[in-house]
Amino acid sequence: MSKGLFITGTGTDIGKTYVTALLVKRLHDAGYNVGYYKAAISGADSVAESDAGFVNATANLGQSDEELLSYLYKTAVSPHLAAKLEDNPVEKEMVIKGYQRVAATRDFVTLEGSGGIVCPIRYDEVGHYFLTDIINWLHLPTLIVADAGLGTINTVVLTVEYLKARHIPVKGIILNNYTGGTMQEDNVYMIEELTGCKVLAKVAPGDTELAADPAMLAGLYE
Ligand SMILES: Nc1ncnc2c1ncn2[C@@H]1O[C@H](COP(=O)(O)OP(=O)(O)OP(=O)(O)O)[C@@H](O)[C@H]1O
Ligand SMILES: C[C@H](N)[C@H](N)CCCCCC(=O)O
Ligand SMILES: [Mg+2]
Repeated sequence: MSKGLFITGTGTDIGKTYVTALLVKRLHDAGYNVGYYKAAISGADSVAESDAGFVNATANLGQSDEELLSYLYKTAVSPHLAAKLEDNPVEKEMVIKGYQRVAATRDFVTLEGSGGIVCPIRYDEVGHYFLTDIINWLHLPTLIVADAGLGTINTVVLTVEYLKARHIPVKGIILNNYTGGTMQEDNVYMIEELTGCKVLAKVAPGDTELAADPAMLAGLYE
């Protein structure tokens, strides 16, 4: 039976893809049958140039373009707007089928969100879909990627509170661009203290491996 994990972040450009690629690589290299799926990607001209192409290549997953995502938009804006501009709205069934297609062959399916946790995927007369709808449709737990630096206490606590208020499980946090020092070490403490969630790993600029136990990472999926 396949298990899933939804990786969200405290915003766009925060390092979700970079960290997801390292996490999936760590599992793949340890022999886990892991896959990747992203419902809607905006801001890329091709799959190869997109988040999905980066993760597929970095972790050497060997997934086909069709398997990696359901919607690809060229316009680098929120997916709901890109969908309107490119006349290709997200359909709930397409997302569910897209996930199920990967789950059919991979034991651990890793989904990446778009932007931060509040990201409209579709917003028109037919439907108002957000990332939290995808999480609920697929009954997924979440992992939060956040920057290690100044301002992260606020954005992590807000993201966790948003998810907790919707009864969505938060399995932990990974801090990106971690360079250590008094402030960042205190950020780790304050984030754990204020959210009750663990900082599971730290990624430094330029890291090519994730310093985390594969069995612990696999245990995050449900
Ligand atoms: N630890 C890191 N070391 C080096 N480069 C990084 C690191 N983290 C992120 N980057 C780079 O920063 C940029 C933004 O990261 P990334 O694409 O992972 O953000 P994202 O949160 O996935 O954005 P989006 O919301 O568009 O999906 C990318 O060019 C990525 O390669
Ligand atoms: C284009 C960008 N790189 C992401 N793919 C989408 C970011 C959506 C952000 C939505 C918002 O919070 O304003
Ligand atoms: Mg990304």
